[in-house]
Amino acid sequence: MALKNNRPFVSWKRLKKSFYYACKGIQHTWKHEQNFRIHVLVAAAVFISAQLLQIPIEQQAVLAVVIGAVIGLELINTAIEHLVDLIVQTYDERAKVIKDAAAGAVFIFALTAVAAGVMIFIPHIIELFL
Ligand SMILES: Nc1ncnc2c1ncn2[C@@H]1O[C@H](COP(=O)(O)OP(=O)(O)OP(=O)(O)O)[C@@H](O)[C@H]1O
Repeated sequence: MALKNNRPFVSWKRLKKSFYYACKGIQHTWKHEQNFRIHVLVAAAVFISAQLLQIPIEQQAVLAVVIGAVIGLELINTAIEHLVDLIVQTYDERAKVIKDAAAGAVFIFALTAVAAGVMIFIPHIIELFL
């Protein structure tokens, strides 16, 4: 199946390129952003702990969604930081508001993820000692 402009409906070559560039973005953020590295390492620790405590799959799905959202937001925050730096090279109060608000969004969602983690893990940890 092809579109009007003769491009295929799904081009595997373009799809492969999209994944490649997305991986490059993740790789760059991992290399340069400490917060991103911390979030990924915490996510790995949470995933391993969930396996060890045999947390039910539906609860693991909730953890996967909130953790994935935090890591995704961190990538968007990095993109916003770079975009602002590209546009503004000097101190600007508006640049500060944009960067601080984007960082605030990550912080709020990280707190939400911690709250979800506590709600899910605590009953299983208590169960271990009963
Ligand atoms: N051009 C600017 N004008 C005004 N304030 C700025 C500007 N650039 C950065 N800031 C302030 O400095 C803070 C840190 O910005 P910076 O771009 O250094 O992020 P960062 O320290 O690399 O953040 P992260 O640790 O999340 O990567 C911003 O949240 C903002 O308050």
